[in-house]
Amino acid sequence: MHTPAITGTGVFTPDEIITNAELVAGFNAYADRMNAENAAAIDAGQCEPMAHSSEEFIVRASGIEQRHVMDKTGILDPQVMHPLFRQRSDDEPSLMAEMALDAAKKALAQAGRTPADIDLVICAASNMERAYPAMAIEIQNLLGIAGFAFDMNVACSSATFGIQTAADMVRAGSIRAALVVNPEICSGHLEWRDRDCHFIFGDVATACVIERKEAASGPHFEILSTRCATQFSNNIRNNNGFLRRTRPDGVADRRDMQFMQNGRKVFKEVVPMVSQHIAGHMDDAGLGSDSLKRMWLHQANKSMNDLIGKKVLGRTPEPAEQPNILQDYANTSSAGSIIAFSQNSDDLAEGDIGLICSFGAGYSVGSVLLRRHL
Ligand SMILES: CC(C)(COP(=O)(O)OP(=O)(O)OC[C@H]1O[C@@H](n2cnc3c(N)ncnc32)[C@H](O)[C@@H]1OP(=O)(O)O)[C@@H](O)C(=O)NCCC(=O)NCCSC(=O)CC(=O)O
Repeated sequence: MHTPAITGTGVFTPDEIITNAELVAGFNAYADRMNAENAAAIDAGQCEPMAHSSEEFIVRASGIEQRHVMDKTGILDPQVMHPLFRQRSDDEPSLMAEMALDAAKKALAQAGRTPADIDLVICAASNMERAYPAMAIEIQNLLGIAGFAFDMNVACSSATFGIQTAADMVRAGSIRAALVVNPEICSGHLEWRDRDCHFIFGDVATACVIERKEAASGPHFEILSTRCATQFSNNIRNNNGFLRRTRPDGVADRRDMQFMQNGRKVFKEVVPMVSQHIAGHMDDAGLGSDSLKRMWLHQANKSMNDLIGKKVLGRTPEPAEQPNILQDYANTSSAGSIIAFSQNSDDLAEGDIGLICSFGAGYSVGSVLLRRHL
């Protein structure tokens, strides 16, 4: 048996940023356009006018101030309201692979590893650009990695479930090292025309190198243990899938083919699920919550994270104990907790304990308990 460790992380951040002000201006222009087009029906009382969005609401409800995206022009164009990407030929790297590659190279560099040291690539994300071949195999090929690769989708918990899978294989000795990459093009599945959710998501890619602790060439995080849990819920759902064309209205632009959520129920049901999950994980590891130096939580909603932190620690966490990145990135699905981890972990001291925890659609919760080594 080997002890697994995270020895490198990397984040690819798209150059383009949409501020709340730009987002709201684009959405309101779309709402005005729809209201003008439907003026007769609205006047006749046959449909409701679309309401405007507001920056103040977005910050208060979520803590999000901006998001990075792969294409802002399409999203902000009231005639389009979704990202526009050029058609790539099958011989070119796909968009998800290109994003993952950037994050993967950074993670490899931090770990002091080359592709020759890696035996497994897992592409763990909440949406895959195509059905097959697996995104992970394309990324493996672009990096020149031998061994094997596969995709995983557990929505927002894809990264932590991927880390558990890789860590278990390192522990069992079936691989030396793995790259877990999380390219999230959330702008592709967000309904930008729905004011209840149009502010929620952004795009990013993250990567982690997981290998034997004894092979680590620099500062790293020993993986003490991992824990995954799922419980079925329809409160976060996306009905897009390969049976789309078989449905009565075919491939029509149906609302349920994008992200849908019952946000209030999610809030109410997921907060206790996550706090109990973390408490149980810590208990089984023989550690009290007072031994936690830092928590890198899933980044969906600031009030949700504040409440989870408070329940876990039994007091309001200090900002440094629970860093948030969602003000800059918004919700980036599975990548969020890994961005928080990657950007806020260098200062931890030898022996410090920290916990990555994701939660989201499924419902799913995944936690990774770590100990810092210098
Ligand atoms: C979605 C929320 C931010 C919504 O906040 P609230 O519950 O406070 O607000 P609400 O929806 O009840 O709306 C309150 C009032 O504001 C109005 N309102 C809604 N959107 C608005 C907007 N953009 N601008 C102005 N007003 C707005 C509503 O119509 C309503 O009006 P009125 O009062 O008149 O009715 C929150 O519930 C939340 O974050 N829940 C958890 C979400 C979450 O973590 N989801 C996971 C995402 S999935 C994930 O992370 C990825 C994965 O798993 O893959």
